[in-house]
Amino acid sequence: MAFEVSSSTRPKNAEGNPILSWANLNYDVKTKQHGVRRILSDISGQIYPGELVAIMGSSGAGKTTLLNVLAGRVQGGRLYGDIKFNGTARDPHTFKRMLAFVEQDDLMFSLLSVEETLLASAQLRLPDEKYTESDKRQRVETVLRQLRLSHVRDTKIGGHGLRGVSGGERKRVSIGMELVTDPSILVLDEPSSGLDSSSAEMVVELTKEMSRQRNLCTLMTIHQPSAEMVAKFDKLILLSQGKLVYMGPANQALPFFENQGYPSTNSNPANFFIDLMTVDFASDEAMRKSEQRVQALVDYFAEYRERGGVAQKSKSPQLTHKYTVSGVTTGEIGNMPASSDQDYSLQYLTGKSGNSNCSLSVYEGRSEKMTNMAGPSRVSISKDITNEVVDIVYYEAPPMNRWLSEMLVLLKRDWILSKRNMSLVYGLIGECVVNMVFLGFVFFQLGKDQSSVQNRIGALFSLTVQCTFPVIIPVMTVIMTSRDVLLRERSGGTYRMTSYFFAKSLSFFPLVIAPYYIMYLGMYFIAHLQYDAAKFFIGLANLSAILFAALGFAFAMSMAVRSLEVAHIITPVSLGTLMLFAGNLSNAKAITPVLRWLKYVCIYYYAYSGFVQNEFEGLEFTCTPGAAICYKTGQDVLNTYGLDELPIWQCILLNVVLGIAFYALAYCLLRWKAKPRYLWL
Ligand SMILES: Nc1ncnc2c1ncn2[C@@H]1O[C@H](COP(=O)(O)OP(=O)(O)OP(=O)(O)O)[C@@H](O)[C@H]1O
Repeated sequence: MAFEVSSSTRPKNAEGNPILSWANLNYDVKTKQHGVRRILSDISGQIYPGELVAIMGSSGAGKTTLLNVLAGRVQGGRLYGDIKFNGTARDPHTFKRMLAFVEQDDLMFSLLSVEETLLASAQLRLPDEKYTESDKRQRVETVLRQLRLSHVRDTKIGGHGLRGVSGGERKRVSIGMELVTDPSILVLDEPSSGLDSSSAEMVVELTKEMSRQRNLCTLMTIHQPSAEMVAKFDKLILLSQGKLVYMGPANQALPFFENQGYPSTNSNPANFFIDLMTVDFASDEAMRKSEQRVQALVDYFAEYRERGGVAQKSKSPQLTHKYTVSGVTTGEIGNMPASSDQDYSLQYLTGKSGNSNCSLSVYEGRSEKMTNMAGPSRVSISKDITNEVVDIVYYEAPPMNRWLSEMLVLLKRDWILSKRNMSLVYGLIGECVVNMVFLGFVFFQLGKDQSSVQNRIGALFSLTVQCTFPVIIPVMTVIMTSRDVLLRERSGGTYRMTSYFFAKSLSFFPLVIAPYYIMYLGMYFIAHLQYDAAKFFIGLANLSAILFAALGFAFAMSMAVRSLEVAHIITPVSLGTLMLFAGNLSNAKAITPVLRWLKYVCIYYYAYSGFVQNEFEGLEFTCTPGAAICYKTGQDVLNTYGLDELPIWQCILLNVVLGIAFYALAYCLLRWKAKPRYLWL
């Protein structure tokens, strides 16, 4: 019995050479309890174009880890071995563009329709130089048809309490978003998770069809598939405790185990494989026996492979040469094999392969070559969990399209989303109308007596505060609830972060500013602020500046804090603290010098100072006879409260500057957070 994929078991359109091959993959992580723990041990294999391959194993067997290693998405830990794409060392730039990864969670906008979701993916990820708009739409049509989604093209994705497409259809949309880019390898992490058996079967059936039609290699992890699903796979990779138990044609797996004395005892082969590979923790005796069985299976397969079975194992090199990184001798490498590909891509061990005591070496030539790689990928030499030196790839996907083009696609998408979720707009309009009525009528028709001084101050401070909380909290909530989609798109290099920020701000700004202009207009006339056209427009400019800064603050907070609940606590606390420096609750001149500088990073200070100066300058008040305090002019009020330190135009400008600084901070935080740092082979 041969376990190398023979031409008869490979799909008809599979080419002769593997699209992806890997040898002696080992992956270690450092844990608090167990120190360095091996997650994958000595894994070798290869997959071909047109094949549908399943990675199976019990929970914790290492399926997702192997998938991530092969997809070039593993972060942290220590990785070594050899992976080749189309027979040569992988270049992150080319490889990531040719590989599509469908995550377990379907992260999409619930309010977009199926067609809009696929179209946005095509518009953002297919280059304009190669594809016209109609080509992109044609692609979407093809994917809709191939994935049997045409009948739900106008249905919303749904989620968060909104009825949308079914779970199976949603998974197919996730797959479709990747397929519009026409990848060579499609990788799916648990595509059947959360689906009923018929939906799961349909997903597998369709991915098989896709693989055949597009000569696409599809690799997926899967939990206990039905017998019908197992029959659809071309190849199985069976893992137990991070070790290979079988890799080969799906239809030869049962005979392979039967040969070892394990005839199938279950009508579903998947259940049989899992039972066979699972360590039973029910009792010490059961554990000992099952561990022995698993070890025997692993040994049998390794031996089989050694005899020329499935994947050719790379020979361990002779360990003779010293190697250096950054001029420092850090270990030894073996004689380089004849093949230059191998020279380039193998990381050799100064011990036996599979032995966790061995140390990792980095071939100097490799690092140089990778550092000089074309494209935006960057290799950094870093220390890993065991203080060894490793290559870590910072992969930055190059932009697919021109900035303006992607910004317009994002803006259109944001507009559609805003139109369909009017709760933010209705909330802001309601809030502004209520505030207009209260601010207007509590401070109704302000006169020129001494009590109007206090009322003016109260009205303008309330106006300043109303421009922050009701804007920041809802906007932050909207951004944070779609942040996972942003991070997914960012990790795939779908667009530039600057276009995202620009589009998001452009879509939010008019929605926020319009109700506030109405509020200001109403309050201006009802409360009777100084009637003067110039003052009215200066007030509007000051209002726009603080709203811009508030939006920037919302963006920065959304990127700085991981959870929405925490953000909802931190935001009021930080705004409440900043409010102390506005110049209303404390005298701006009298704040203790250690903390006084805080007013210069306080959006309230600039906005409040701007509003107050705009209103009080030029006013004259009547004094109450016998009153202890009398402000004769508006200037007296400004002097007393220390609110005329900066001219109005500077207050407006500085709030715009603060807004830009918040946006810049949000941008840096996002880049840093979503920066993909991958261990690379
Ligand atoms: N970075 C890490 N740090 C510590 N342990 C890890 C890390 N990555 C993986 N593991 C451990 O490695 C083992 C394999 O994890 P992996 O997620 O690959 O398993 P799996 O087969 O996909 O499991 P499941 O089917 O339950 O998702 C698990 O025990 C997991 O806890």
